[in-house]
Amino acid sequence: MSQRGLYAITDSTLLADGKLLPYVEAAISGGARWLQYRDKSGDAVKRLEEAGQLAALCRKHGCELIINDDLALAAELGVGLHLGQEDGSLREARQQLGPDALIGATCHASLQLAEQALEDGAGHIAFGRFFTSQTKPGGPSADVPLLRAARARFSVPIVAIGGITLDNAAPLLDAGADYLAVINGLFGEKSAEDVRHRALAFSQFFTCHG
Ligand SMILES: Cc1ncc(COP(=O)(O)OP(=O)(O)O)c(N)n1
Ligand SMILES: Cc1nc(C(=O)O)sc1CCOP(=O)(O)O
Ligand SMILES: [Mg+2]
Repeated sequence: MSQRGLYAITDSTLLADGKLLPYVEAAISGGARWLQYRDKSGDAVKRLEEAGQLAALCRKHGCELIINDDLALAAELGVGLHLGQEDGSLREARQQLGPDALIGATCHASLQLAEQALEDGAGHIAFGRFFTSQTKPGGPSADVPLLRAARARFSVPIVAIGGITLDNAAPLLDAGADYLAVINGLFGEKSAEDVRHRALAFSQFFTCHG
């Protein structure tokens, strides 16, 4: 499978009221390659149930599941993990999840953080936020020259995140991003069918750009 594509990230507000599974299935059927379960509720029972359902869905459709923040949950399900700078040890995660697990790290706009993350066991690196994000408005910002510099320096998959839409994504792909991580620009739609169309349009972008 090619190491590029749409990286869909769930959001408990946008995907409330029974939308989680149908909207995620629509995103995958529209071509999303990676899916991140991002849930900040702290409700362990709900998180295990939802992540288990997403794991089954991803297995069925050949999509990679990545859990945000929670090594124990990723280990329990045997799936990937994304860690931010305050979310625990990448070394411990790599040790527990094994050499083949997808492990990503937030690197904001710093090549040095990326260098360190890779040394500590990350397999891919995420930079952002590139644009104003409704989901996470306050984070540090990254720009296209940073992405170009990262592309020149690292051969691992590079993820771009933060306020990405169909209208602003092209320069990120041109600068060398392998994955576009999207929440609102994908799941902020009125129906599952609209999400599928949006995912298809993002997926076609990768064909047009590189
Ligand atoms: C692909 C990807 N990139 C960055 C983040 C942000 O991680 P973090 O800084 O830990 O913030 P939270 O998402 O935990 O609020 C991410 N989740 N995914
Ligand atoms: C979870 C997250 N992390 C970011 C970072 O910059 O590290 S931006 C972000 C939110 C992404 O959602 P949307 O596509 O709705 O902007
Ligand atoms: Mg985090």
